[in-house]
Amino acid sequence: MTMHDDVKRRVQTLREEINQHNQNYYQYDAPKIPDADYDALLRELQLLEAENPELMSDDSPTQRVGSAPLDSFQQVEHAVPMLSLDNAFDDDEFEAFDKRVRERADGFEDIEYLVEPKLDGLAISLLYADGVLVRAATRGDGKRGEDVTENVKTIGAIPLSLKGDNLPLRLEVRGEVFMPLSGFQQLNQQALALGEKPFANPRNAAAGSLRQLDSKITATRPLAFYSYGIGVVEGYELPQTQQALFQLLATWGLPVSDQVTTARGMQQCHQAYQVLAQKRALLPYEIDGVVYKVNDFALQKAIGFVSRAPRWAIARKFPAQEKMTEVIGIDVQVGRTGAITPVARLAPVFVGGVTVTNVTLHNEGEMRRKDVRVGDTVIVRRAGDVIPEIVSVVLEKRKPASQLFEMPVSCPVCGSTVERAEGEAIARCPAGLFCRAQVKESIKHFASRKAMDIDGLGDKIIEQLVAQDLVKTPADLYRLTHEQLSSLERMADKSASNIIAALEKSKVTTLPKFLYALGIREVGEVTAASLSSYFGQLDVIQSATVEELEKVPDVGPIVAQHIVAFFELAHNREVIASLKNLGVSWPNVEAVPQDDQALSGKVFVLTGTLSTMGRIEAKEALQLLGAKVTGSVSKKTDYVVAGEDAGSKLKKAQSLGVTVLSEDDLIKLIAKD
Ligand SMILES: NC(=O)c1ccc[n+]([C@@H]2O[C@H](COP(=O)([O-])OP(=O)(O)OC[C@H]3O[C@@H](n4cnc5c(N)ncnc54)[C@H](O)[C@@H]3O)[C@@H](O)[C@H]2O)c1
Ligand SMILES: [Zn+2]
Repeated sequence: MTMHDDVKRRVQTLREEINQHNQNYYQYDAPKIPDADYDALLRELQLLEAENPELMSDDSPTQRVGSAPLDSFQQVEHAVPMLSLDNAFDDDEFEAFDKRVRERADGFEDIEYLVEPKLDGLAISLLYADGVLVRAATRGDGKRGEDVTENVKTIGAIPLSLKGDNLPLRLEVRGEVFMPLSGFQQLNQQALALGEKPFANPRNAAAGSLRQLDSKITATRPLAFYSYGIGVVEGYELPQTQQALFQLLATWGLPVSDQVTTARGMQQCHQAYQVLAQKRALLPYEIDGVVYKVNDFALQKAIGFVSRAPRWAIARKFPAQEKMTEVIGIDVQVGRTGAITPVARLAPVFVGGVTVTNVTLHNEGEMRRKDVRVGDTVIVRRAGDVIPEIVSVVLEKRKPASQLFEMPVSCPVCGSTVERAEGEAIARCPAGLFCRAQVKESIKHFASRKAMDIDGLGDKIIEQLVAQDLVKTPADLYRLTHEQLSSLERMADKSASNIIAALEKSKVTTLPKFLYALGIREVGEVTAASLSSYFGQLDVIQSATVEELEKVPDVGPIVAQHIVAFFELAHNREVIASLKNLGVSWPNVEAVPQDDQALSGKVFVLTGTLSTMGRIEAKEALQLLGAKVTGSVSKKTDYVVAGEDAGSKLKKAQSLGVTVLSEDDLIKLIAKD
């Protein structure tokens, strides 16, 4: 067999595989591998074809767009083909694209580009005759798409008729139908509750929702739309640039993205990419890159297109948020409150900008639901700052000998029999501070920045201190001697002195920090702060009853019970007394009974993107003023704070007549106090 036969065979295999993935993705809206892996296959094929032109063929997936339309729909012939976009995965690839553009456009120095977000949905063609929507079609294979007119009419963002007097006779608007993240999460939660298969990502969810045979189903799906281009136009003189077209589309009442900018020269182009990459995590919908389009239409025309994509545009992709890797083991970790958590150890994988080596599987139920096993190939996702997760197992790649992972019946650290309360998802080691794992975690928590903030006392040091029995309770930390500390592994004399000094410094604290540091179950920073400002003194909190505690904003019956149970334990009271004796102290807090707080009893809902503060920050600020912050709008809601791109919650608030506040109103409200 010759070398060439090998290449030929590989090309053949790649084409078959890619065609199969195209079918899963475009026809059934259910991809089996992450996009990054698909892109790698396509790239490999492109490279082999470029090196061996004699193997090129017109029906290669490198020459084609998408996949043929499904037979169950009426088919629509596109008068002007709907193309895909070429990709650039780094600065160099983008610069090579720009160079090609400049060569074709001889005479131009710096090209002006319009930089648009690459919306992660599916392309749609909307035909307006005399300003009235008469037909909507998917892209399909670029030449023929599916007639989805009835479904598209259910999407609120798509106008059924255009605004204005001077309208084209015929106008084919092109744009993207997509599913905002909140709607996607809700849809998948519903699917899980009904025992149905969730969608892999918002893009597939949008495509699956739009390509329903029953438009009543589409009507229930949260779909949105932005327009970005034109296909056929008759009886109208179009403007000269892509940018002016955007303005025109908007005057016709078609929604357009507000994240569009122009860029000229490489520096501006790269910067525009960086700006959107930063905004990506804040947008209420997914974008997977930016699209650069030559702004001048005459120049676009001169540059032209190839079979699959225009030569005057390119998509610069963001780093992949999903990658495939292998589970090399499953460990069990014991947390601060005894929670036993299965954690998957992974073959290191670079995803979402960091290398991921392990992901939590949360609890046994979650692990079973995803059926994650040692040796499995899995898809790992890391989006923004969200902790990485396993999206799914690639069952096709499962090894025949793989076995279900059994949760241990006894604590892997102290050997106590594991307990699982009725109706609780989480199994626990009941040994409390007799379990070294729990001691270790509670000391880490005690020393952490938001708690006692003991500088330099890192996890590795705490692990040694607990393993050597030098520290059994938080109070023991303040009994450590310089000698004991400097006897630890890799501990310089100087570092030991620094830790002693940091311990001394940490003794002066505040009541909320101290309460939080105790690590009472479900008492986070906000609850600790509410408890402090409500009761004022630790003694009062220690002797409060469940009923009294429940009066505190943000404290429900379960938290109240955890608090009472914590202070009932003699051991905990002793540790607190020792800490005080060892010099831990805080200034008195003036108690503010609930009814006197500025926003006590008021119910808030936050929606949309807030630009000056995060939602969690806003929530905490409101709670500290006595407000309750809930997730859904109802008649009981007093105020809805609507940030940018607020959607269904804002609409609901308006329909119920709930007062809507802007971000500025919110800031004034918080600052007033
Ligand atoms: N995982 C899989 O099995 C699998 C299979 C096939 C395709 N894919 C993925 O699908 C993508 C390729 O799909 P594609 O060919 O549809 O191309 P694409 O999504 O990469 O780019 C073209 C599309 O971008 C969209 N778009 C968004 N914003 C736009 C804007 N401002 N201007 C113009 N167009 C805009 C349009 O719908 C257009 O058709 C790749 O990311 C690939 O990884 C994955
Ligand atoms: Zn234990």
